[in-house]
Amino acid sequence: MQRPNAFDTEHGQPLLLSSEQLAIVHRTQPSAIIAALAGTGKTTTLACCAVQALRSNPDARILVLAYSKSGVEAFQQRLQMLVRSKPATMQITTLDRWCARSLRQTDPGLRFLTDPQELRQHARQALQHLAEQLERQPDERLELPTEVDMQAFAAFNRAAKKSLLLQRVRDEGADLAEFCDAHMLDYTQARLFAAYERLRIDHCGDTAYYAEGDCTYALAQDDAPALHAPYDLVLLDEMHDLDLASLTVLRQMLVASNAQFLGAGDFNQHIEDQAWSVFQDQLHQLADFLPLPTHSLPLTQSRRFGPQIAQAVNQWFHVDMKAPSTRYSTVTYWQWKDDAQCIDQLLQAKASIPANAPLTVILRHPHDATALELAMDRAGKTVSLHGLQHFYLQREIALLLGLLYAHGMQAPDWKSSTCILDARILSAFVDGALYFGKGRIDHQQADSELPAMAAQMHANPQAIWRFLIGEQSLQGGQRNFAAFGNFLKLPLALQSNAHALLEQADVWGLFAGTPMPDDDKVRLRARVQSFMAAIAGLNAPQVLQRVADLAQRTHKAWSYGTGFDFQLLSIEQAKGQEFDYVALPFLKPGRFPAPAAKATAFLERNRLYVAMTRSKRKLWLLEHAEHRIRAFDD
Ligand SMILES: Nc1ncnc2c1ncn2[C@@H]1O[C@H](COP(=O)(O)OP(=O)(O)OP(=O)(O)O)[C@@H](O)[C@H]1O
Repeated sequence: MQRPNAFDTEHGQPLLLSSEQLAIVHRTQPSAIIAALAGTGKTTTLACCAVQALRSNPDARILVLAYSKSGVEAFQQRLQMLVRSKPATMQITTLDRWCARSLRQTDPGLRFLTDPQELRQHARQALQHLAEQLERQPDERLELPTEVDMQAFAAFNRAAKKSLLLQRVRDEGADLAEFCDAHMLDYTQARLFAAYERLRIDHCGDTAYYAEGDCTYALAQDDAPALHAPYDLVLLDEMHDLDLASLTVLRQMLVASNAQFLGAGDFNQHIEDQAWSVFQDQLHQLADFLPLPTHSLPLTQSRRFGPQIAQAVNQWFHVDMKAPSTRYSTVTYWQWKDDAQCIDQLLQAKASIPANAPLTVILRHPHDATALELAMDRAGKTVSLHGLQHFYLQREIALLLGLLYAHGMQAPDWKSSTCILDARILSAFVDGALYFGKGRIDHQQADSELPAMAAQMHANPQAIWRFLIGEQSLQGGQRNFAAFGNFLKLPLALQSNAHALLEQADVWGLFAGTPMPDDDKVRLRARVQSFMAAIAGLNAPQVLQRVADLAQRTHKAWSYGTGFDFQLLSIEQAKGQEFDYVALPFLKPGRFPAPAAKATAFLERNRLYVAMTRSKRKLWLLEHAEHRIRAFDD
């Protein structure tokens, strides 16, 4: 006889639901939110609800939304546990994609723009327009740069759209400068954003193009959008990531469709800085936003891990996580005095798990991957990176590698063969040399030429020298190429100590000619410092050989699909996923969690929470011996 909590799957084996899951699957409320902790089965339960709706009514039209692409993948995986293939009447997508599709239905000719070069061009035009505007109407509060800093502009553009900035300024009847003052926003960026939007959408309201995030923004701004939303049920995962624009569209869609709604989120996992904060008893704020009276449904037991991990989570976060005693998982606390010891502990943890299983290492800071990649490779272990970039492909590090290589070419016994650095590294090197050498952002010409230049340099390394010297002698804006030329003239004897050679060259001076926002400067400094620390004690040829071997081994492991000993993930990448064996290294207040202003400290708390709750079986928490993690205040 079948058990009452058995949920039939198409794979023969039923899924046994908890009583809370069962209550959600058979809920009667037309609008509800599952607000529950990590790993309690939110996504799985949403998948069961979708399947159950189709079992009750095979014609039911179901829309499943997630905030991120990884959220969509997580839902698809959970759905596959229940059915062999996605039912035809079920649509699974991100909210922004759904908005794009809706807009296209009303205007099939609309244009989506993804090319970064073209976007840069539009931002430059906006800067030019703003400069012209200022000539007509001076504004001493503005400090216009000569060049658009695309990273800073893109970040402002994204945040402004998610928070419906211009609409809020209008609603408050405020002047943009006052609004920026009151909300601690960068007024120059706000003016640039407004100018960019005026070019993107003309005075008749016609939109020239839509870039990422613009579709949700467009619908959110429209008071009465023509939405085609023929759904009986709308499910929404990752509700904790929703920002004001997304929430506005969700509401419009639910009104248009008259569909039932079930959302799920864990507000401890809110790490998107524009998302709505609805901690503890504030969930009603979200419910108030939805068109129908919305109930809150509980899931209290972790389905991912057992009591030891739940206890560790409770100890730091006071969230009252519960886990069944039938699930076995362990937490190991180790303390380290320096990074080398922490890395040894990761190797030790890896040695204690099955040889063919990867140890998942979740990092707070991308630059921490540098030392790990080099140390793991030295120990004969392979490493894959997810949501992180190999240090040797970062343009500033590739620039240093290229300089170390070119510096060695002065040796009387230097022989010309192919360059030890592969074409991908050389491509990043040329990019870095042009970016930092010219002291301005000028990708238009470089991007298309990089691979050809890199291939030529790989086959014929003298081209590297000629490039560095040649650019130096060219006229116009080649400021820092002089510093690169000086680097090449440093005494050859310094090749015996790569760290000393870079210090001698005043490594920071190499990057000083390029203006960049403070945050980028801090990140660049951290990346270079990590690289410098990781190469201490090595001579220049050893550094180049190690990097070249590492790049080649990693490339081979990907090509042959042999699997990796370690997988390093950023927190953003780890979100929504789960792994058998997880280690969190470099735990120390001020490092992980990183320092933060009081108002945003909860984001740091939540990052650590997300990382800790990814483990299914074994979790290692590697803390600084003297600076242990303290529990977060409620
Ligand atoms: N009834 C069940 N029986 C067995 N396993 C389950 C059940 N419900 C959920 N699980 C498993 O528990 C784990 C966590 O589930 P799920 O990913 O759905 O949780 P979640 O709350 O969405 O997690 P997160 O908040 O971290 O994204 C998954 O491995 C899932 O397969």
